[in-house]
Amino acid sequence: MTRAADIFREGALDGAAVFVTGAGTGIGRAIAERLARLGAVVGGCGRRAEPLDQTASAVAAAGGRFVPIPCDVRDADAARTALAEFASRHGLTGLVNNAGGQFYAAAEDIRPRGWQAVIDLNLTAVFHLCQAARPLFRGGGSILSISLTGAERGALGMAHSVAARSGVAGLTKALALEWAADDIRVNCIAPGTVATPAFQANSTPELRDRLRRETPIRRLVEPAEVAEFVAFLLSPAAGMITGQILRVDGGSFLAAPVDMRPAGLGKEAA
Ligand SMILES: CCCCCCC/C=C/C(=O)SCCNC(=O)CCNC(=O)[C@H](O)C(C)(C)COP(=O)(O)OP(=O)(O)OC[C@H]1O[C@@H](n2cnc3c(N)ncnc32)[C@H](O)[C@@H]1OP(=O)(O)O
Ligand SMILES: NC(=O)C1=CN([C@@H]2O[C@H](COP(=O)(O)OP(=O)(O)OC[C@H]3O[C@@H](n4cnc5c(N)ncnc54)[C@H](OP(=O)(O)O)[C@@H]3O)[C@@H](O)[C@H]2O)C=CC1
Repeated sequence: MTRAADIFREGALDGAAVFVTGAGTGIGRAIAERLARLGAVVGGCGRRAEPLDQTASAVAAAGGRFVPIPCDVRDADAARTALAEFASRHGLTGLVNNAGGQFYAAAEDIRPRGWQAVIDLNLTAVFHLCQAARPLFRGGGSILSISLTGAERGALGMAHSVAARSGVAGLTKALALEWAADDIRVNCIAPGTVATPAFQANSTPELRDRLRRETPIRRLVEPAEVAEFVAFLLSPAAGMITGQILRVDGGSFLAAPVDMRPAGLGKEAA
């Protein structure tokens, strides 16, 4: 059987210029490395320079091009400037809104600043970057936002994140309709649990075991599996795919909602 990494031919993304937020770690780094390997020039941001430099080194070692531009995506002006700086040097054919995250808390324990931080990062920043990208696309483009599976259906302990990601799902459809005539495609990828270092740091082995058992395909998602799908959606092969929420979750969406409330961690879902 052909390996997943052999499905795309070398140079499949030659000529592409893609900006990836949160490109220094986890899923974002896997995406940046994969796109660069396929020939794209990739720009990436994050608040910290060091992880971005590590991505740059890994990409360079494989013969690719990665441009690190540190910034906080919640600062709309800084994010706009970073994107414009990348596009002015390399053009822009794709944007991957990957920076995101949340803490786990019962809805009644989420205070105003915690709510605001999660909405700003996972929804408002995505809107500002999409808006900034629109005039920078020449002759079409592709926007992908990394969400999480089950957001439309709900999850326990993630009310702020579920609300933000549901907003992104709506935004995806609205922008897909408004920008389709200019051949700008807008889609959302919804992964299941991905065992990135960030997720490992915020979970116990027991919780990961439970999430694995609750995934119909009995394993967690690999960052490379998200990256491969991103490569496909950025390519001309996905030219008629827009306005979609596409799940890479081993069937998790079909199982019971997860319970990520601190009091519920480690317990079986009801
Ligand atoms: C089948 C599907 C299963 C899906 C399972 C779920 C899978 C998802 C996994 C991931 O997404 S993991 C990868 C992402 N990484 C993270 O989520 C970790 C990083 N998270 C954060 O950094 C924070 O949570 C943040 C809020 C997103 C970052 O914001 P910021 O840097 O601005 O944070 P702070 O200044 O520290 O806090 C702002 C505000 O938020 C309150 N807060 C933070 N943590 C908690 C908490 N644990 N409980 C309650 N409140 C919290 C914090 O207190 C601040 O408010 P004030 O104290 O100032 O009132
Ligand atoms: N791991 C999982 O199980 C799942 C993850 N997801 C989502 O996938 C995405 C990536 O997750 P993952 O790789 O696991 O997590 P990481 O925490 O490794 O990735 C988040 C990245 O975003 C960057 N980032 C965070 N806040 C900001 C900000 N304000 N401005 C700019 N960059 C920022 C971080 O870098 P820095 O700290 O330097 O700013 C980091 O590189 C997130 O949106 C996450 O919610 C969805 C489903 C499941």
